[in-house]
Amino acid sequence: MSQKKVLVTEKIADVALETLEAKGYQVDVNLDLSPQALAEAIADYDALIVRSATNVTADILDAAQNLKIIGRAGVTVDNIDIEAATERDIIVCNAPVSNIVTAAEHTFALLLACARNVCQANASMHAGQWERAPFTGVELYEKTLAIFGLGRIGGLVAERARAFGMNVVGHDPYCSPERAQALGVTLLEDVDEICAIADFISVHLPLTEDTHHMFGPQQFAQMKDGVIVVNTARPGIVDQKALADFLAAGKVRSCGIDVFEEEPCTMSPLHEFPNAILTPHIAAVTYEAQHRAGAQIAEYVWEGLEGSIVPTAINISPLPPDVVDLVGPYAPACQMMGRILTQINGEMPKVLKIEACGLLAQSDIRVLIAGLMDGLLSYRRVGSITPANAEAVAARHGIKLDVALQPDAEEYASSVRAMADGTEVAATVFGISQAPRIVSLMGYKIDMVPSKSSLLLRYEDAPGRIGVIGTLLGNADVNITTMQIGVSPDGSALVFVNVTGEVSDKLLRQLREAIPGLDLWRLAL
Ligand SMILES: NC(=O)c1ccc[n+]([C@@H]2O[C@H](COP(=O)([O-])OP(=O)(O)OC[C@H]3O[C@@H](n4cnc5c(N)ncnc54)[C@H](O)[C@@H]3O)[C@@H](O)[C@H]2O)c1
Ligand SMILES: O=C(O)[C@H](O)COP(=O)(O)O
Repeated sequence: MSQKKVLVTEKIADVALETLEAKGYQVDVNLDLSPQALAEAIADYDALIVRSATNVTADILDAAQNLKIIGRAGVTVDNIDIEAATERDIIVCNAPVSNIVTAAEHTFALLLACARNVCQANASMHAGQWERAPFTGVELYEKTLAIFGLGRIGGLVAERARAFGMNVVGHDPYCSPERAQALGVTLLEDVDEICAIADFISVHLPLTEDTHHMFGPQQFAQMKDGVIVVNTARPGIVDQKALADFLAAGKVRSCGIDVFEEEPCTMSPLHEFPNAILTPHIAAVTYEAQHRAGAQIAEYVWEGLEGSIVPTAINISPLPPDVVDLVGPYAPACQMMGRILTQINGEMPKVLKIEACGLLAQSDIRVLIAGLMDGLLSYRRVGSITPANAEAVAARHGIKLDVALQPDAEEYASSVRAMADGTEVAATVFGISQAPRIVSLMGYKIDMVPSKSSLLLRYEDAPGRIGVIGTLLGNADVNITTMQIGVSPDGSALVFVNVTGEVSDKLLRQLREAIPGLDLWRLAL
């Protein structure tokens, strides 16, 4: 089989390139391609990875004869013609939570810089001056912040605003009253009404026909004198010409803008105002967010190229976005659980029991079934497994599915438990890394994020056993990176060890000889 080829057209974290190369792909980084050069280059490639600056148009896709997947190393896919990609059966996926904390923090950087004239004071100092009164600012405390768009980033901004003692109001017709209440946000329907009461306005909307120029002359006219306006979302939502006019008139005290109609942008109606704090689309640019976006998109592109489920596929998924948001992160967890079960049992189960617990129990869980089947069959599979065909694939392999919904996930918001002919594994996902955590295995409670290579040991618990394991692994030059021990009331223990280095047959033999009655599995995850 010929080597698969991935084209990367924008700067992404090295981890993405390393991950894809380690999978055996040829990865070519070609920055600053003109549209014509991209159309000429793309024909050969199986995958394309972009950020926001590459316009993936229908013309480019026409030239992309081999393309199977487009990965967006970030959140927004408005630079990709999704409809054209779907018509050509090309998966489009993104890393939807990779940079949300970073973007929320940048929003606060701008809000505070605007409130306290940080940039102007800095410029004055660098010009050799010492002035204080001109930079008198305003507090955030007890002021009203209006958040437009209470999605992932808007929600994080609301949480942070409350820590500053702000009164937070929000506008988002699709936000449930329960979510607003949990965020401590008062939902208001009327845009003009919110504009009239807000001291600060922060925009976290997508750019759509409805939101284009949502803030124009009429809205600015309604706003309080001295309002501060921040837009880290998309250009075009705030009419920049109108904003410049209201800055000039002194109605808007200051604004913080990260996104521009034409990017790169070196000239705009805002550039002449020192109280317009402008940043060059860097709301997502931190080491952490770029690392996450790179690591996540490399995994998804790999899944797509190998015919597995791409949990963040935007166009191919038959599921609505809210289901994808909730259930999607559990697809990799289920794949991992499936791989663990298949390696422990060594054969396909006759019955596969799947329990979706907590919030997951209220959702469409076909993605979870697909993930588990994908993991179970990953060593013998032909063809791809999708939420639509997972049950049929199970039946074809003689596996009887038994699906249960369990509203209580104990100490987690959600978790998934699977039982393959009596072998149990459960996982959850939390935190922004979205790394699957195994929380129960074969009835032993653990908390483990498995790595690519692991060892699983089960034995009669006795003092000194961990020391023996450590010594034998150390002698074999195998490094332990993480270890978790689960102990059962029957006196047995399960040890899950993430390792680097080669786990040889000789080492396995030595472990078996040293620990009587040892059950031992070498896992490649
Ligand atoms: N500057 C950057 O680097 C950067 C980084 C990440 C995201 N973004 C942008 O930030 C914005 C928010 O991203 P997100 O991940 O939070 O998106 P999201 O989809 O999670 O949230 C968007 C919210 O806007 C709401 N909404 C949609 N139309 C609306 C309307 N007409 N009126 C009011 N609310 C409406 C939706 O219900 C949703 O809750 C997007 O525009 C995204 O492109 C920018
Ligand atoms: O939507 C996003 O993820 C942001 O706008 C970031 O875009 P970038 O990856 O080009 O920085």
